[in-house]
Amino acid sequence: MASPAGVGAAVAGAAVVTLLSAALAFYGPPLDAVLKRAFSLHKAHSIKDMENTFQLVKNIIPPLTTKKHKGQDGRIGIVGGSQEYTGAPYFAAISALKVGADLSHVFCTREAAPVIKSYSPELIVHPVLDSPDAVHEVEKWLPRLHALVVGPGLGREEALLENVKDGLWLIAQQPTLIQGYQKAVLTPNHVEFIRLSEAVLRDPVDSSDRRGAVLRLSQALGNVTVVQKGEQDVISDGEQVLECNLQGSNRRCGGQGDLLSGFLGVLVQWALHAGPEKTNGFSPLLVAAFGACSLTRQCNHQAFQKYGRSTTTSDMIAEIRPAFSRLFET
Ligand SMILES: NC(=O)C1=CN([C@@H]2O[C@H](COP(=O)(O)OP(=O)(O)OC[C@H]3O[C@@H](n4cnc5c(N)ncnc54)[C@H](OP(=O)(O)O)[C@@H]3O)[C@@H](O)[C@H]2O)[C@@H](O)CC1
Ligand SMILES: Nc1ncnc2c1ncn2[C@@H]1O[C@H](COP(=O)(O)OP(=O)(O)OP(=O)(O)O)[C@@H](O)[C@H]1O
Ligand SMILES: [Mg+2]
Repeated sequence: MASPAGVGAAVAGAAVVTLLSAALAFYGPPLDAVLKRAFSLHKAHSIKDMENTFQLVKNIIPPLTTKKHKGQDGRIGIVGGSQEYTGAPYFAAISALKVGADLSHVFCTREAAPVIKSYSPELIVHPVLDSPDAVHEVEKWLPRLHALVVGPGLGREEALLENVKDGLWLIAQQPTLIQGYQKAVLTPNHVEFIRLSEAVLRDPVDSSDRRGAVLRLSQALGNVTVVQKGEQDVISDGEQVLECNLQGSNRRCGGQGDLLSGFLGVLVQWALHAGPEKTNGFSPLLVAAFGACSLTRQCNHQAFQKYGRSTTTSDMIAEIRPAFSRLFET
């Protein structure tokens, strides 16, 4: 993945409309207490800084006004979806819409497209990833997109990976796929982090120091933002390290990382668009990543209150609206 011309940002993983109900709004400890546990910063930063970080997420959320036209609050592209995996790109694309993007595109394989379309009429689905002209087919849409989420359900088929890599290469016109592209965010899970880190740093990961490990990987990638997902989400841009501990649940159904990537695609665009005065000089991508992690965990928490062991990612999607409201609109 690299800097796509015309696209504001890229996220790689590899991102209900009812009013907040009383039942959802006020269970658990008061929001202040929840938020205080939600994050801790690397040594140099104070508790006050941490609280401010949450305020910064609120600052980047664009107001809903009558003056806007369709597309202004986010046109997001998801590159993923293969024969085996149709759920992952759907989760990312629908979560982007539900968090507030106006348009959500999925670029997937021919076989995956009708399946993904049938999940939702809201998604715009392009069956191009395995076509001989895949690079051009994706490239022509890029000037119209604000952010790309690359990876959900891409699988590992060589030809598919080659198309995606080549496409980003062409668009980026950069010598490497990711190195130094500071508008990118990588969201590896535990296993993906170890694989990536060991490939880049050529050293075993020190699992006793997650913050240091994430910081080092980000630095080695030229300050690409890295979100290491897990019991705590550890986020770094190579200069600072944030940790998101917001209470989720112990339910680990598949697809939660896909939800996070869809949120992130939207929040990254909002943060970059809001400008440095809204993020108070803080890295917009760190603010966006913190917001996306918090929202994922809050959706998980709320869904688990209702469904317990039966919680699935679709249940989390139904919680996006009340979770967003609880975290960012109170
Ligand atoms: N509905 C859909 O379409 C969905 C599609 N998806 C798509 O699936 C593709 C593969 O994605 P993936 O995440 O399953 O990765 P993969 O490299 O096969 O590793 C899996 C193995 O790694 C381990 N492991 C994982 N996490 C760990 C942890 N925290 N801590 C420790 N170990 C951990 C674990 O190994 P175990 O030790 O349990 O055998 C597990 O078996 C990808 O394209 C993705 O987008 C998903 O998004 C879900 C919804
Ligand atoms: N042990 C945990 N405790 C609490 N929350 C967790 C834990 N592990 C992951 N999460 C939450 O779930 C989200 C997704 O992380 P996960 O590691 O499941 O990603 P993933 O493996 O890429 O998911 P996917 O199934 O979508 O591919 C994280 O952002 C984090 O908030
Ligand atoms: Mg994943």
